[in-house]
Amino acid sequence: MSATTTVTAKSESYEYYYHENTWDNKRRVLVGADALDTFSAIPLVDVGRIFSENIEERKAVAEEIANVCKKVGFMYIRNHGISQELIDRVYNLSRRFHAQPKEIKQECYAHNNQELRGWNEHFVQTPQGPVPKKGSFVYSYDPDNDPVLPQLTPEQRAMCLGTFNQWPSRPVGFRDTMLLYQRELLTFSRRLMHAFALGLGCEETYFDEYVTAPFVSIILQHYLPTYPDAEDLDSLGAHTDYETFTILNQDAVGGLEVLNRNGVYVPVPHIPGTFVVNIGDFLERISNDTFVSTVHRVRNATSRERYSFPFFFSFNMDADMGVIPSCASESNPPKYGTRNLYKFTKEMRERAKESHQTGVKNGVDAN
Ligand SMILES: O=C(O)CCC(=O)C(=O)O
Ligand SMILES: [Fe+2]
Repeated sequence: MSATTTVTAKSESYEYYYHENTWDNKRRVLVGADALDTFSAIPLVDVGRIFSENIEERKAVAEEIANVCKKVGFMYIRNHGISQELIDRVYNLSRRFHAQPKEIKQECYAHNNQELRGWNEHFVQTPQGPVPKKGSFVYSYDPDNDPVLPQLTPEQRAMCLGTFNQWPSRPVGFRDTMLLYQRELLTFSRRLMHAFALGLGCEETYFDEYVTAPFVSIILQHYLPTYPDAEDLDSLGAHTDYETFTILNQDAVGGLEVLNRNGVYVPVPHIPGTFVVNIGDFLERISNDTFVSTVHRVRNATSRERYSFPFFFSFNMDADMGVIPSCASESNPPKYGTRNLYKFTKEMRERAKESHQTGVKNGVDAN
């Protein structure tokens, strides 16, 4: 259950607790005399210059991006180059997929799949009993669908979760469109990684060898309106994303909120033509906390159904990654050791399987 509890005394700083699957987390919220400069709106960055031929322009936009990643961890991006026509097609197919009867969606039920790829449904407790609040369809990196085909050993290939993807037979064209969207976002993400590398003081190509067959998952989210008498008003409980970064497209319904350092949830309304990009725990960790992975949640307080699709991007599954050398120094030694991405994400999926046994689920998926 997503039991999000906030201590209400606001005159002193406090720990904000949030719950993700079976994992408890907390953030220190700074108020009163401890209050720090924080954000009250999500910045918008024009990322068009990441495609520039001119390195000075690429460095300038990388610095702008890095400044937002250090303070906020969330930004809108525009001029990303992904076609609106393709985005609209993904929405259209997602709506048609989720509108189908449960028996059809259950053909690709995630909990019948060893790696939890496919469709899943989440519930909330009400006085009348549990009712559905969210449906999600998850699919992952398929090495055969990469525009730059990777050379993989059988072991590396078996780690690519997309080899476990389950596809519905309907609507027609669903699989092809979702795989095209994955290809487009993969190419864009590798370019964005160059900007993150520059912004962290590395060579532009520093991460290239770690993203040849990266961890990628896309979730087609479908949020029902919240029930006023539900035990929990979160459509998606407060959490941080655990990957490197997320590129989210959301419809115009709204409801995404981001927690600032002073404990205020800042709304992230829809801005046409933009994606929302946020930093995940893995990049926070290897950047030695230079970039921040920020808590967020979704509350669909409208009477409309809400659709969104986050694209989660991280490194190759067999990557063992520690703190990036440029992010540590004698006065700022590495705070974290090396972590293996496959082992880490496997643990997250095992936790999601465990929480499934408890029946009513908090709505956070095993990406
Ligand atoms: O649907 C949204 O707006 C956000 C989704 C999200 O935060 C997630 O799936 O991790
Ligand atoms: Fe998220």
